[in-house]
Amino acid sequence: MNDPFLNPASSDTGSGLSVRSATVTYRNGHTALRDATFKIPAGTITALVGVNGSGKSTLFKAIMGFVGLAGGEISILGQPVNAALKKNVVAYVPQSEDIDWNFPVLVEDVVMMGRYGHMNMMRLARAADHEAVAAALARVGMSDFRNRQIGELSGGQKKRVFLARALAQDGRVILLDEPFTGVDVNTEDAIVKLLRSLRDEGRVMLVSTHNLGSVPEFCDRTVLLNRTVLAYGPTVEIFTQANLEKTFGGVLRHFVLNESEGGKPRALDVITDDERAVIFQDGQATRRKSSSGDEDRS
Ligand SMILES: Nc1ncnc2c1ncn2[C@@H]1O[C@H](COP(=O)(O)OP(=O)(O)OP(=O)(O)O)[C@@H](O)[C@H]1O
Repeated sequence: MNDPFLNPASSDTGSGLSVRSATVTYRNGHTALRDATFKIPAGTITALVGVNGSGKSTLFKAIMGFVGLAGGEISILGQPVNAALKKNVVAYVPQSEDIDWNFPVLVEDVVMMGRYGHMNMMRLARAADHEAVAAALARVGMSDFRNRQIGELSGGQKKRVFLARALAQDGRVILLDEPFTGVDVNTEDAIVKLLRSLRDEGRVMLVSTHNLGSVPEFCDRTVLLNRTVLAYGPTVEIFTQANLEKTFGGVLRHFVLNESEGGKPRALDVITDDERAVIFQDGQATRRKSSSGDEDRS
């Protein structure tokens, strides 16, 4: 780590996810990720933040073995990608746009797909598989929808079903591609609550998001990406106004509001990348209370 922008304090990470000098070049010659390095310990939620085209999905694809590395290495729970994938430890919750919602499939069948890696070649579901599906649906509050067509659900309900699929898979590493896009505040709070409980079970979660306001609320750690890793480490250290401005360049919307407290004027910096804004007060990211009143413990 020669770049002083990277955070050396985050090198002690135990056996989570480790990405070292990863480079991904697509077949057309485009290098979407170059020399990306970061580590995430188990039992944490990490935000993956960057502009459109900064390589977030590419990084997910590399972790899932869908694209090969032109250089560097990725280690998942101490194992190379191929070995980890054989053991079915990585679960992926895709972006809504990547799914064909016209595909005629029932909610419980979608969740059962999470069990495929636990089944034999014939893919015959056993009692344990049905139990895992029922438990996953219950955990995301979607048991009553198990026999509905997936295409008939609302955006937030669909998200919950794909979370249930990841739960049924029992992935130790869960990758979530923009889980909050198009969901209301209540669903967002329910998802955050679920992610916190998964964190407490010692899982590793990497969440790509444009919802900057939610990052200081529930992400212990942050990775800032722009075709390489610009900074990574604890959110309180990394998710600063200066780092966000460096990550997004001129792309962010930035408002400065003048507020008065006890008769004294003070400035609030409001920074947004499309969705919910992050508000900096005296250079520190502020945190919202969830609608259920829960406070983030991170
Ligand atoms: N299959 C591919 N072949 C060639 N180039 C690709 C391919 N997939 C993605 N890219 C390019 O790689 C770069 C990174 O894309 P990627 O999808 O990883 O970005 P992202 O950060 O996930 O963006 P977004 O926020 O819009 O989802 C982009 O310039 C994109 O055009």
